[in-house]
Amino acid sequence: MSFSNLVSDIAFRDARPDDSSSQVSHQRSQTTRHSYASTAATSVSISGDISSQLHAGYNHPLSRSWQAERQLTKEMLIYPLFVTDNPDEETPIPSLPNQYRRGLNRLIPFVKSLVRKGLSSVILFGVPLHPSAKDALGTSADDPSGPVIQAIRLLRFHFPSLYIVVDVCLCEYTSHGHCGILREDGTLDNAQSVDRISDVALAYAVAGAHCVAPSDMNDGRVRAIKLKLIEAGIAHRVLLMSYSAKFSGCLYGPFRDAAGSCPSFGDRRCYQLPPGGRGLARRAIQRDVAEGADIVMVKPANSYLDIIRDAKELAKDIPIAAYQVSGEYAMIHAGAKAGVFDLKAMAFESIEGILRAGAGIVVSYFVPDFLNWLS
Ligand SMILES: NCc1[nH]cc(CCC(=O)O)c1CC(=O)O
Ligand SMILES: [Zn+2]
Ligand SMILES: [Zn+2]
Repeated sequence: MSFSNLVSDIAFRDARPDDSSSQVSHQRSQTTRHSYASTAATSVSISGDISSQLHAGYNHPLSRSWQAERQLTKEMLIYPLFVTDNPDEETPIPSLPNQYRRGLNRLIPFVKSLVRKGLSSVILFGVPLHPSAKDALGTSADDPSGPVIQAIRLLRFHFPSLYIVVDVCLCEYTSHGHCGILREDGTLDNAQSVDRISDVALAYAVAGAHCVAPSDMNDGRVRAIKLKLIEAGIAHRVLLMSYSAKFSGCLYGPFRDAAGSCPSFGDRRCYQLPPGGRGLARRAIQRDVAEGADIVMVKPANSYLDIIRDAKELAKDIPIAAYQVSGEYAMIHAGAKAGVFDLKAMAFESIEGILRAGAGIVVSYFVPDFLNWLS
């Protein structure tokens, strides 16, 4: 019955007054009214009838927009920037369409054009190109004359309203390409790594970062960073965003191309989460909240929407971020190029899913596009 009611609605809309179909639809609505009356005693079928009518809620662009708990705004977006130690460099990253590695001289004019369009926040990744910048301890990660600390200072100076997040890890600076300091047997030395990584985070914070975001995944780094920020008296002005649920897998390939951070042996499966590990992700999220994370992040995003929802429920009182990673971005570009879908439509669809799952902050390589599309 509810189906015929739906059909009659369509018939009504399409019918001209002299059209015989209006007759049909009139009859159908008569039937409907009749069955309402005859089933009035059973509230179940009445409510069934009423709740079958959904289209009214989204037959207009405005009412469609009301259906989303969260609408994408420019303020939700964080844009990743790759900063090299070669000041005049601007090199396209082959596996990441439209993305470049930039030296400081190229970075500022580029960021200026984005700030004009409403860019609110960036996340910085250092890309040291000089081979001497890499050693077993990742010494150059907090080099005061290195690209990241210089970029923090320059961006703060040129764009006072830009919110600066800095990724904290050693893999871009270690000769072996792993995200910490290794023991002789090639496994991560957790205590040494955490000590070093928290020093690096502190250096970025002192240089002016608004937010430090450890992506190394060593156990206990959130607590260690928080304690050093407190000790330095800057915990009130530096937000700690943890890559809490960061899964291993093949979606970081283009990033490792861009950052030159591919491990020289082995992989990251001993410190990044296994893709099926929902329980581990939930434990990591709760652990990081307990250790003082101000924001928790889930990464990658589109294959891990359930984890974003878990984070939203487990960490009710803090914002949830999601990182749409390099491989996800590259896949959408490849799909669009192959004619599978329209790039803009798919970019919006992917972000809408991430917001619906529960994220309020999204890191994405699509940010320059969204700044145009949302204008
Ligand atoms: N620890 C470094 C780091 N920080 C962010 C990303 C991935 C970002 C992306 O793929 O876009 C990675 C790569 C990795 O862990 O291998
Ligand atoms: Zn990193
Ligand atoms: Zn790393």
